[in-house]
Amino acid sequence: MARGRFISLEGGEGVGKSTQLRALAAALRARGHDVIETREPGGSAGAEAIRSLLLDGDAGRWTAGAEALLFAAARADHVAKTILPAVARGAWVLSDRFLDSSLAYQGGADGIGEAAIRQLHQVGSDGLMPDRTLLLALPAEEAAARAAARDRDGADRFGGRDAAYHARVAAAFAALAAGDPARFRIVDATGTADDVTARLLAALEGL
Ligand SMILES: Nc1ncnc2c1ncn2[C@@H]1O[C@H](COP(=O)(O)OP(=O)(O)OP(=O)(O)O)[C@@H](O)[C@H]1O
Ligand SMILES: Cc1cn([C@H]2C[C@H](O)[C@@H](COP(=O)(O)O)O2)c(=O)[nH]c1=O
Repeated sequence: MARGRFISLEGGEGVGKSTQLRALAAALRARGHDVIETREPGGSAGAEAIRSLLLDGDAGRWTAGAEALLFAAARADHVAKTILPAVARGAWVLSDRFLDSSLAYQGGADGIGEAAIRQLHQVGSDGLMPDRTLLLALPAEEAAARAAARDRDGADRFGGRDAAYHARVAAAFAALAAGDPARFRIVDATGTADDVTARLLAALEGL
């Protein structure tokens, strides 16, 4: 059995990751692939329990350091219980967020630092990296408008942070992509969902 593929979708709030993950999974299944759709934080029973701890509750519920540790712990369970077994049996795993979200939010925007986040990932997940990371790029105002229309009942603890925070997240994602062009593809997320799906499929070329 050939090894599968591990692909992450990344970007800030409202850029269309969840929408595109579903569309990409359908397109890959139509090509005959066994596809697993998963997400972070979450994607395994233990990690989904940690997701509730991270996303629900008061804005000041955790320190930035505690959040970094909780994301790393959730990821360790997700990698061990969901991602590695699926890739080993030949499936294509599509994950809505992965390590780069911790690097951008906790490492960059919260100031924990890239080295510390990578160290936690080494300890928890043996440093596993995606075969390809698709970074969805959308102007900040458009992403915020999409997220606000979706979250009429209120955003989660991260989505509710201010525009300056989300600008730091976007800058950190851009720097990560610039630093690892072999793994990252930056994909224009403007236009219709179908337009974006076609660009994402093209960005999987070579896999
Ligand atoms: N191409 C598109 N054009 C217009 N609206 C879109 C497009 N893609 C997604 N949307 C809508 O924008 C909103 C945000 O999309 P989605 O939830 O997929 O983003 P996300 O990146 O997963 O966000 P988050 O990280 O905040 O969960 C949803 O209401 C979705 O229906
Ligand atoms: C994996 C991961 C996520 N986050 C933040 C980013 C988002 O605001 C939420 C997840 O919500 P979504 O609607 O499912 O995208 O969590 C983070 O700060 N660090 C991470 O590693």
